[in-house]
Amino acid sequence: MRSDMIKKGVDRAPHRSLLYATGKVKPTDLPKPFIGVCNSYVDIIPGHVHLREVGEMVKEAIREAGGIPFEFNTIGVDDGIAMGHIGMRYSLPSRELIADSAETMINAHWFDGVVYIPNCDKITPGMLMAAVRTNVPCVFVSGGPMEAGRSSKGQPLSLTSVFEGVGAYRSGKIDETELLDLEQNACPTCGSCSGMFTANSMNCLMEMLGIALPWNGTLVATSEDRHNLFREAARRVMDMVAQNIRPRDIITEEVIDDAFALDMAMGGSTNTVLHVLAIAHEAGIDYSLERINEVAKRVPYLAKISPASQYSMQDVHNAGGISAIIKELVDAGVVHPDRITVTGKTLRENVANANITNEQVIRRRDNPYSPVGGLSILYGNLAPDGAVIKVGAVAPGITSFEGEAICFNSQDEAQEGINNGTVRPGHVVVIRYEGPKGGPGMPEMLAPTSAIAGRGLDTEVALITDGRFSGATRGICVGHISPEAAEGGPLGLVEPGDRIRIDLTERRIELLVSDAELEKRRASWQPPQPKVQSGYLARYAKLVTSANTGGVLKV
Ligand SMILES: CC(C)(O)[C@@H](O)C(=O)O
Ligand SMILES: [Mg+2]
Repeated sequence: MRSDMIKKGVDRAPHRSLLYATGKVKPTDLPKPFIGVCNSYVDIIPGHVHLREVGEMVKEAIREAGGIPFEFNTIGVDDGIAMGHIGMRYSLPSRELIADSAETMINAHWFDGVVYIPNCDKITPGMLMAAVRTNVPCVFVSGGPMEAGRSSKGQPLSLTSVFEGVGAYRSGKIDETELLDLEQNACPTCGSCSGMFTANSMNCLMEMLGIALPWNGTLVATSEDRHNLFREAARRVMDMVAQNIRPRDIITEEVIDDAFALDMAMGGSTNTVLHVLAIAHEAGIDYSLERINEVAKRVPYLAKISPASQYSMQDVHNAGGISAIIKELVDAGVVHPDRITVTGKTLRENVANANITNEQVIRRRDNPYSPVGGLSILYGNLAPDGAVIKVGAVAPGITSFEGEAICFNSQDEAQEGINNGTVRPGHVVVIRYEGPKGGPGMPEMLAPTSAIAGRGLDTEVALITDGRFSGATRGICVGHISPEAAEGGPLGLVEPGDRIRIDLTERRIELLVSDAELEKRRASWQPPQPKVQSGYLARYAKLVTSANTGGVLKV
């Protein structure tokens, strides 16, 4: 047992003495596996506010199953609350803090197994990075999604309705009472925001990764059934430990393909691209950004969920859940189903009895929204190392967009330009120097993308950036442009009035300016001064790599 390192033999008498002092261990417990419970209880995030009780529930179930649990907690940033100010620059960097702190706890104390309890955006990938890095047997069980909201008129709502509501209010489309109605009804319970945003995308992908149990992504946080899922995860970790099945046995290269396949079928958040690449990197898998397009080309887009439609995670759950989508992909022969998962069964066995019960919410593979996936990687002279767009959340019928560049060197300036009407139909809004290094921290831009969508301009204005988006972003929004402007990427060479063309069919993003002119501009380009000079963000900016490699830190 790994934990023998801290509990067996004469040299470990002091260690045992300390373990007894915790009140959690008796001498008769020493032969039992020590299980870490990596929780993320934080009470400013609605997706995490209920996790203190969940931690207790999981620990009780571990004891019942014959293990000794020890709980520790990670930090967590609420992306919604951190949106639109300096707070958002800490969001992506928090992923590395979470991975590093989980690794620290697991390796310092030699746990035999771990139950990870994540929920919101960076907590799930941070913990997954730690899981494959430490490679200690584990099971993941997330906090669960929020119930969908309803306006006083009965219209379905999610957090995106409030962000877009701000744009609608500022442009006079709704009044203060209507905005207040959205604000007060969009987020009715605890749980991760109710659409296919980043948190839920990652929590659904874990079902396909086989590292979480079926229903992990869609069973709402408030449901009694979710309690059974927490207890079952605790029981399953004991089997994973007994059989020594490790995260890297479960998460292999083919399984990374499968994660992207589900992402394509359900139109996951663009952030999943960053996170899954980072997880692959930690697992020692060399996975390129280009490979995602190969998956996209063979996987149909089956489920349009908010922000691409009005359907919530609850609707997906009631329509058969993620297992029903996976079953379609298994039957279509586009994933690798004969591999082990934390249920102790194969993926094929996990989904054998799954059924689509509502074909409005989850379409069958012979009637997809599109024969290709909901996410796309674009290349071109503006993004030699790639860029990402959620094509599934672009208005139907738009396959390309050409417009005139309007340039902003920060998100704040762009927000002002959209709010004061400087941004007009036909514009391609360029927001640069907001990448992993330049931001620093590659902030999510839900405020400007919602301001455009809320004004009803989402088919007439495009937005391109080296920053990133929320899962709730919709419209012609291209993010993760690599290399980023602060590193000398061509995005920094765009001038107001330049023509930019985005072609979704050809997966291209081009600046319609000659190579000779671009070379001239490059010769006079100066790298910007770092925006943050001290603290974690300054350290992060020095170590972070490009978005096309998942924004992982250099070792
Ligand atoms: C606040 C949101 C909607 O959770 C966003 O952070 C996302 O990435 O989806
Ligand atoms: Mg987010």
